[in-house]
Amino acid sequence: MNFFSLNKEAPDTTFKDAVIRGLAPDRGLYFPEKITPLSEDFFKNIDNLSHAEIAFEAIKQFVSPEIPEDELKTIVEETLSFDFPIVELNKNISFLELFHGPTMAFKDVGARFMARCLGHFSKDAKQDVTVLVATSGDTGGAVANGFLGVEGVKVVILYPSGKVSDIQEKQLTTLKKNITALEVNGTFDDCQDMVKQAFLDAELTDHMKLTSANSINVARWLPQLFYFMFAYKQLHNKYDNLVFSIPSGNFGNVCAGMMAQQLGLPITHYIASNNENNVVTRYLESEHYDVKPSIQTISNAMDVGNPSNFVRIQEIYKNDFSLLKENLSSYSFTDEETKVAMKEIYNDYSYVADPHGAVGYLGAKNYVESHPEAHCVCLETAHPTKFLDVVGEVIKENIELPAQILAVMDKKKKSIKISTYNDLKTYLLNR
Ligand SMILES: Cc1ncc(COP(=O)(O)O)c(C=O)c1O
Ligand SMILES: N[C@@H](CCOP(=O)(O)O)C(=O)O
Repeated sequence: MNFFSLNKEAPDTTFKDAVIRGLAPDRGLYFPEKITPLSEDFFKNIDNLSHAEIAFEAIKQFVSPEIPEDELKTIVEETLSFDFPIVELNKNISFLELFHGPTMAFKDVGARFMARCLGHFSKDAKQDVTVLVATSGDTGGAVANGFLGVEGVKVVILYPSGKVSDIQEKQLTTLKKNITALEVNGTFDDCQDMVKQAFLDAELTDHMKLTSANSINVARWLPQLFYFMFAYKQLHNKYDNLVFSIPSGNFGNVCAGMMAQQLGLPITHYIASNNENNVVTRYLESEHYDVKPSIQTISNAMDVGNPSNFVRIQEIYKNDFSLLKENLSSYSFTDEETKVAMKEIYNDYSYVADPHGAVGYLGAKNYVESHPEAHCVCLETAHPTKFLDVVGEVIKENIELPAQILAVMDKKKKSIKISTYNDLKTYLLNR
């Protein structure tokens, strides 16, 4: 499959090249040139397919012929070695738990898939690839874990100092080997801007192969469409009208859900549930896209002022505002509302949601008030113990710590502090 740049000023390219570049030379995000819906039989037969079989069919068209089918089967099987259970709260709302992977966040799927694709493409490469990642909390840990020890790949993670949870920071600063963490005096948007600037800096790109493991990279982003299909498989025999509420920051996940819809998944509506970083909520109200600096919240991984993937959403709905509104609603919630929701979910359903999942629940609740026929699947994007401070304060109970969290808690953080793009550049040139 070929991919084109959404800035339309760079040549089309292959899946392999799009993965190795991350971002197109004109700074545009790559997008597949064609999306062919899966057959009706695929969806009729979905109950009989394993997660790996579903994923293989869903992603095959995008990655072939550069990843041979046998290799792709192995990649999806290894990527999806954990579960994606649904917890039904009531007849209108469920949680889809996306936190059963090694770093307990939904990013594990994309990070593991991309690490394997890049490993495949780097086998015979003469030069190491440097993967640059900006994180507001979870991408960094998932990428660090997914790429740890991958031959020919070095990972550099940029994270905003003091703005990620303690566990998230441990997950991204303690692995060593081919992983380095840069602690940025700034916001997630500053980190993301520095990464994008590096791709355009010839003084860097002349010396090293740089790519991104954020959702701007198609190999990180596209696998996120799998779990919309896994949810459909679990619920389609029970509910006719499935809608997804997606806690959103950089909008890769909503946009991946929309790709599942383009592949024929019978989902009629998406809800982008936001904290107070709500440029898309405001856009859907006003048709005016007005980016503001990000605000720090308790759902920190969604503290994104200028979401990278919104351009992909615009492409999917052909820049048609009315069509977009038919498919997407968006709501924004304060930290206070999020805490009340966490308490409500715990008291009413004995379920401990993390702050991001709770924002998703609030979006679902808003939507089903006016759509009582809908069953809304909220993505529970991270395990609550990744946010012990907030969860402990709100739930006031001891929560058992899973093995993945216990394994990093007492490790020693190792990071390098930087403040400016020049600091990043100096680091990259002098490693
Ligand atoms: C726990 C959690 N929830 C939600 C999001 C937002 O997802 P997206 O950036 O795909 O909108 C993130 C980060 O991306 C996250 O880590
Ligand atoms: N919320 C993310 C921000 C980056 O999003 P990505 O999906 O583009 O990697 C994080 O946790 O780092």
